[in-house]
Amino acid sequence: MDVTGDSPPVAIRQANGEGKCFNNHNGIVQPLLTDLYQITMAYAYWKSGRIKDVAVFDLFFRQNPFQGEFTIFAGLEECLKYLQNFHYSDSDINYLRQTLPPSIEEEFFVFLRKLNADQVTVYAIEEGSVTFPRVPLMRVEGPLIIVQILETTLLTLVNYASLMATNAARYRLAAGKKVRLLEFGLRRAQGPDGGLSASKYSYIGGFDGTSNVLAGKMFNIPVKGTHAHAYISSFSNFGDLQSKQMLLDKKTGQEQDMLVLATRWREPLSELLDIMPDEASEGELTALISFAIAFPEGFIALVDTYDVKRSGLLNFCAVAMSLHDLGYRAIGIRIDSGDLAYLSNKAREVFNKVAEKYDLPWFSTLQIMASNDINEETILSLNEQNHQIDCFAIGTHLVTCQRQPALGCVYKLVEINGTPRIKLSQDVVKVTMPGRKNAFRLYGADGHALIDLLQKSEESPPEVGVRVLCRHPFQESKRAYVIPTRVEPLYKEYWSRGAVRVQLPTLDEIRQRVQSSLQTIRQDIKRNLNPTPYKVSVSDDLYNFIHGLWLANAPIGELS
Ligand SMILES: Nc1ncnc2c1ncn2[C@@H]1O[C@H](COP(=O)(O)OP(=O)(O)OP(=O)(O)O)[C@@H](O)[C@H]1O
Ligand SMILES: O=P(O)(O)OC[C@H]1O[C@H](OP(=O)(O)OP(=O)(O)O)[C@H](O)[C@@H]1O
Ligand SMILES: O=C(O)c1cccnc1
Ligand SMILES: [Mg+2]
Repeated sequence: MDVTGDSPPVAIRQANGEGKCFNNHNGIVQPLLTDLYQITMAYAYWKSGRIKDVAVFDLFFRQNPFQGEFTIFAGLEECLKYLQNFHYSDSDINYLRQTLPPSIEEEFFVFLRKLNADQVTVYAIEEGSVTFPRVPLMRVEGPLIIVQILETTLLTLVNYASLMATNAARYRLAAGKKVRLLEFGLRRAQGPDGGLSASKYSYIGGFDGTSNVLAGKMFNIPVKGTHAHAYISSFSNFGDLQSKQMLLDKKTGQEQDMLVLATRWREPLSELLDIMPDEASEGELTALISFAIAFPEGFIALVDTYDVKRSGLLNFCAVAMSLHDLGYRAIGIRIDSGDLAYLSNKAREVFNKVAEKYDLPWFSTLQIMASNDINEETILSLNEQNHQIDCFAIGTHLVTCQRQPALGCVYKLVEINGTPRIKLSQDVVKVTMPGRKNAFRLYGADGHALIDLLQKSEESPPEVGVRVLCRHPFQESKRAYVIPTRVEPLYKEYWSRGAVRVQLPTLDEIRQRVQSSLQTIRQDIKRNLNPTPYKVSVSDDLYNFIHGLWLANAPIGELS
């Protein structure tokens, strides 16, 4: 059930009418961003006269990352852009001419110079969907030489994107819907491209914003941030304000002295909160006053430079109350060290006390942001401890995917010139599923996805209400009948005849797709500890076909 036909080509979204792709992420994605062996194979195929051969490749992964049981598919739009722009420039050809052995015939370079992806067809699962092992994310068809050449680049575009989106989605599941998640990882990412991809795909996976300004500009992701410890520790005493301490009173239109206000507020607040004003850092108070004067409408303060309980909270409250006197509302605090559950509870207690004492209910709802080496486990542990954190800012563990640094998507030949191919292996999980296949998601009576079913492409699709036999691809005794209440064909034709064939979703639509797709998956499949595997099956026809081909291809040994 392929979506073929004569759908018109759809232009990839343009930004601001400037003729640039909206999220044209990366100028380095080009045909030479590949492994040398793709080009040497291309020459060998060409030399052996195989330019008319046609092939089908499947791009899939064999195991979910992070000891989980699901993976979010991402990177498709970048793959389509790569296909759209695929051509070797004169300088690429010159480089290859110098690099490949001198025996390479000049005609091959003429062939390469004209090569493009016009005869390639790509079927794919929608970007942002929940996916499972062995179900191809993409099926790539077309002339053997070009579809082989695409391997490395498609894999590099899908692997990290999907890993990152999955990681982010897992953090979102751990944190719950209400908590805000910010990505702060650029400084720790695997280089500038890793950093940009991390910002983009963590947003898709469910983060709310990034500190990465270029990602904000390129992908229209909300950019967010606070300040560093250096800002606080660069101030030693009130003298560092250099008399720049006046702020406009929104109510009277007159300038008021923030230093006078904040030092005045410290007295009653220190009594209320039982903190000695002398213990609180003067440098920290100075820094917070100066930051509040710079950003009176967006005041958020890092409170752990000296001591959260004895200094940071008191200084923050003094500045927040001074801002309030002038008609502004502070946003909140960031805690970047120590016991984040304990300190967030302490901070909330302090805010509640001030709110009650001065009858300012909004003070209770000031935001508490936590950072410092947070990962999925930390969030789950904090949840158990009962914290008061409204926002997690996460860097290293998120962007480096420290728990599993790579997704193992592979790209395997499944058909050549109409003949299915199987790759055998001692290791059964590495045996490929031969032939051109379609994939369907079958839903059960409670609305959840029950099973993914792979079929030979010529089989007619499963139907709602009609019993279908779903078989484990390799274990003969494992099979089940399913009567689907809904059948979702997983593939759409995204690329053919040199153009994108589907209106591509915006980044926000892909982000929503992640959440709606996750909602169709049962909770036990998504849980962090020992999740239940989701079932991926093959039709009876495909089962028999795979095993027939397996037997036909497996050599019969001889015992002596
Ligand atoms: N309540 C908590 N439960 C579980 N993990 C926590 C909790 N609070 C903080 N963490 C995590 O524990 C680690 C604490 O880091 P570490 O022991 O290096 O101390 P620190 O607070 O960073 O101290 P400093 O930066 O002052 O050296 C961080 O990874 C943090 O995310
Ligand atoms: O902790 P991460 O999840 O990586 O997230 C971001 C961190 O980056 C910044 O500090 P940095 O790590 O540069 O210095 P610090 O650890 O000494 O605060 C920030 O203050 C966070 O702690
Ligand atoms: O805005 C911040 O507070 C920030 C951004 C990146 C890394 N650490 C902190
Ligand atoms: Mg750190």
